[in-house]
Amino acid sequence: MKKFAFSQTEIEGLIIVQPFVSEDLRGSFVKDYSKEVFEANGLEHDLMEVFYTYSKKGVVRALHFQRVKQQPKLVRCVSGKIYDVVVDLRKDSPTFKKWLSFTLTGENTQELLIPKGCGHGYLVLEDSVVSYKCSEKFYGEYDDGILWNDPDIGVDWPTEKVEKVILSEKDMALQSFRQFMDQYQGF
Ligand SMILES: Cc1cn([C@H]2C[C@H](O)[C@@H](COP(=O)(O)OP(=O)(O)O[C@H]3O[C@@H](C)C(=O)[C@@H](O)[C@H]3O)O2)c(=O)[nH]c1=O
Repeated sequence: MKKFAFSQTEIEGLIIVQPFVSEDLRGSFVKDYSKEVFEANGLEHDLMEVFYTYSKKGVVRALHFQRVKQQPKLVRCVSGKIYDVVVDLRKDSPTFKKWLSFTLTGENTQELLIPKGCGHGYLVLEDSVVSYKCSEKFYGEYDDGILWNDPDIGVDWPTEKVEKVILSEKDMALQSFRQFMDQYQGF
């Protein structure tokens, strides 16, 4: 059995969450959110929206954020395997522009609590289902992002692990970090 556990990363407010897991001869039981347990650990995360994405190996969804009303989100790979990336875009943060990566899998059950003001994305290493539990709603008009392979951010994507990278047209057309900074007044 694994109990809920929370660990702070180098990016303030970005927390690795180990959910509650109980295994028996039938399989397993995973509880990946509890308002009470989160609050007992100093984490306010009320749910506004829950959604799932289903992706084939090689898909990149990145690097996304909302320009205003940013969404804190609890992200877990329910099945499969992803290389997940979070980049700090809070201009007054000591880790502004820093990115961190995490391997999230259906088996390790780890999840990430991603704070406001961070860009988020991932590369799918095995066909995957990813769940999101957001404490702010989605606003299409504020939906934005930075190109996944922007050289100024410089994420070291393990693309050698997939045959080809698959991007949406929207993600292919995202701005560069420099273009983002030209408009940016701070999150
Ligand atoms: C994210 C989102 C999308 N949509 C719509 C918009 C569009 O028609 C369709 C697919 O949206 P997208 O192409 O933006 O989906 P996707 O590229 O999977 O976007 C997601 O990427 C990851 C990395 C995140 O962190 C998420 O917050 C979200 O930005 O669903 C909603 O209605 N609600 C939502 O919350």
